[in-house]
Amino acid sequence: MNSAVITFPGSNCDRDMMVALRDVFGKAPTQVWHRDTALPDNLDFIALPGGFSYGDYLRSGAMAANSPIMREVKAAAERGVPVLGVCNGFQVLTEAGLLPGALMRNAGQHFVCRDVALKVENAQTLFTAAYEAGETITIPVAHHDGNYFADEATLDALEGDGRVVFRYTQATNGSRRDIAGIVNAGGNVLGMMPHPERAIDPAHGGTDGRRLFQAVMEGLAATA
Ligand SMILES: NC(=O)CC[C@H](N)C(=O)O
Repeated sequence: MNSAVITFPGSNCDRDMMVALRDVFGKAPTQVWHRDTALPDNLDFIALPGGFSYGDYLRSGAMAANSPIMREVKAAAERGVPVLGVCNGFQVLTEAGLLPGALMRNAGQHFVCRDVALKVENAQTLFTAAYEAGETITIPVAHHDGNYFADEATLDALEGDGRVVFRYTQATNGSRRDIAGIVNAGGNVLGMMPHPERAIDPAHGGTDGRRLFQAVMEGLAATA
């Protein structure tokens, strides 16, 4: 598994993501700086980590979405390379137009930092095939801009196409329809506010995030 983690100025979960990928995939990812203009060859997986890219100025993820490397990330996503955006990475994916909607300031204006229960709405994606449909998993969140917004027609289309992958079981940040994670139409780009890379080892307090990376690894091996 050849994987890459993109680091932006202000990323702060890139190291955790690298540790998780190395641990689960058995091979260290390449760390790619946002100003780079090329990705490593033969990439199987790209992760956009959490953090506060550009200090969340303008809108969270808006400036990072215009970093030089994002042209390559978009091209790779269009070729079908799996891309996971976590938290700030999800914000970057929406700002880059790789996923619909936007992440607004949390309802209540508070930074939310705790474990949340998520319902797995679609267990048939590359990222979720190791979960049961309808299963409740526990993954931590830590954000102030996780309030997912899209217009009603877009939300209906996402729901109808099975693109709502994770849903909060309790109101968390004001997200429309309690959406915590969505995939693109091709199913190879997942954006989610909760942090699966923070739930891969029993020492983290839970391992429900680990199965997401395992599913990707097993899914890619099966189609290789
Ligand atoms: N952990 C994170 O990625 C936090 C992201 C983010 N910029 C926010 O607070 O909304």
